[in-house]
Amino acid sequence: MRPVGSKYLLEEPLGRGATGTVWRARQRETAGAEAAVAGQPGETVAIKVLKEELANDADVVMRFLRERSVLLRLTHPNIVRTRDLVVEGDLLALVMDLIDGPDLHRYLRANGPLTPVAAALLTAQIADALAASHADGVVHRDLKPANVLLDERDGGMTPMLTDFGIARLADSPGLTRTHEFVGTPAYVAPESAEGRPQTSAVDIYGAGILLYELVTGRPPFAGGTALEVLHRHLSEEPRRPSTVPAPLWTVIERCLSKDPDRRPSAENLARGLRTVASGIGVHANSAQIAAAEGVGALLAPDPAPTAVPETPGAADPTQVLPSNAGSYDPGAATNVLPQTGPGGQGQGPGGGHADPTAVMPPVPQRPDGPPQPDGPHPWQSQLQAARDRNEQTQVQYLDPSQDPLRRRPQRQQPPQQHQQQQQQPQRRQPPPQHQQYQQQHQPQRYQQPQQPQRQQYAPPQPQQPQQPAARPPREPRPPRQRSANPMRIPGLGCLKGCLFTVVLLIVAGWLIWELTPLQDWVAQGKGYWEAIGDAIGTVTDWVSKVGNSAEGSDGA
Ligand SMILES: Nc1ncnc2c1ncn2[C@@H]1O[C@H](COP(=O)(O)OP(=O)(O)OP(=O)(O)O)[C@@H](O)[C@H]1O
Repeated sequence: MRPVGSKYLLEEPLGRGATGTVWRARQRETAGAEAAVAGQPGETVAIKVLKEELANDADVVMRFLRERSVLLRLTHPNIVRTRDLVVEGDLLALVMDLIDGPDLHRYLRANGPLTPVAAALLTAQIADALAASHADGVVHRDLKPANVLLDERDGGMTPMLTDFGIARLADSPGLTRTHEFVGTPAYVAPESAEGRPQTSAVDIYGAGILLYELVTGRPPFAGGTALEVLHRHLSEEPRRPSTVPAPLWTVIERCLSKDPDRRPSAENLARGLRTVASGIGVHANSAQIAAAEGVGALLAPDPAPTAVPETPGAADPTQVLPSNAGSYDPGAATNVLPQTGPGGQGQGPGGGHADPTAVMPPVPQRPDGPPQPDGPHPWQSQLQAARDRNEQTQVQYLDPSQDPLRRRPQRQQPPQQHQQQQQQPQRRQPPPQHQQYQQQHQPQRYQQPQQPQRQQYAPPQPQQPQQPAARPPREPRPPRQRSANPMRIPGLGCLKGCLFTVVLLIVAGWLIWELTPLQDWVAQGKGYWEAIGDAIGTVTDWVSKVGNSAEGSDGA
């Protein structure tokens, strides 16, 4: 087990995304006043340890500290609560409530699409979460099924939105220096794809894509490459699948409007979706049906949408050619694309716009900018203060083979629960609001993906005073797998090449034999140079004849 700060111990990785790895962790001792939730020793939590690349970026660290209070105060029944933010050495981590249940992406893959009513009610709860965060000045910007966790407490399933603020950290100007764009092409709003200014309406677009995916099983805009997907967001109108009722389609269409000003506010979206859900259910009365049919009138846009500080890392498909464009996976984690967007150069933190969520005055200069005459940069003192809070952390020597950070992620499966499932397969409880509709429309069973046994980690090695501070050496990365075919036949590549060349030579020889006068020359027994000379003579004669006849006709 590995300590994070002085208060937490990482136990087991739950999953890995583009911005970091999420761990099941245990509280060692009650957190201090700087945490939103103090917690009790022994309590389990989830901790997202941000990638080294992010943690080593001064801009990201700065934002992490600046947004601390915003993230910690963001509480809502449909938002995964951030309990604490830890800065320790080169490590940045978010401590969250541990959610017991799959994410929506995994759920959809295992169970297929939801009924229109269930999809509308689930998205309404997500819209509630968005309305609360937008009111607080926070735009999510990476809304997708993988960022919605399904909390299975009390026999129901409550959607919980997670990863708030992570997109904001990831598109730090510092990272843009590395020419990367962080986002998920299948869920990117047209204005983000074009590098135009963004508002909270990008989350409504994301909610529209998510809703479409919930009822159809796949997002509306797919493609072989990330670039193709971004282009389709910009230029294509989604088509209504026959299984989507008209009132629900009205909502989806408005959310997916290319013009952000036509998209409804999160609050109106939630209201509209609940109206639709009551009007399309089998028990709907005529008033409910009429209200659902008139849902368009409820979808008024937000008169004052929350602005997103200008994003230097927004993708511009007209200018960006992702190097991984050929291997786009719509279900993958947030993609990181090479980026040379218009705003990518010469902008300070937050670009030219005021940061509505900032709790500190804006930083005058970037830490890597020209040296400042007076004193250390503000982020340095903040960082030092944050590190000082974690001074008591004991550094324990950890055998690299037992370091869970170097193991592959695995989701925990309590053995007795696993056994129970094997003995009597249980019907999964849909969210209480959806229950009646799910059963009427589409009985669905959630199959827990088969899990390997929980990894047991041996207790840490006894402390070795002579090497406590030294980090275990990084294990060499395994060589990249080039092909999915695990069988390798020595020399097969060379053999294939040779065979291809032989076939090519045979075809070329046959074409020359058939299409040139070579056969005649061979039949006449002429030598090669003699035949070439004859051919040139014939052509010269023909050209001079043509020239003479042209002159004759001019003279006549
Ligand atoms: N609070 C939590 N409680 C329980 N499990 C969680 C929690 N947060 C995340 N997870 C699990 O960890 C996995 C990885 O989360 P993460 O947010 O890093 O993934 P992601 O959303 O696919 O990646 P990214 O947003 O970086 O593209 C998720 O699939 C989710 O199942």
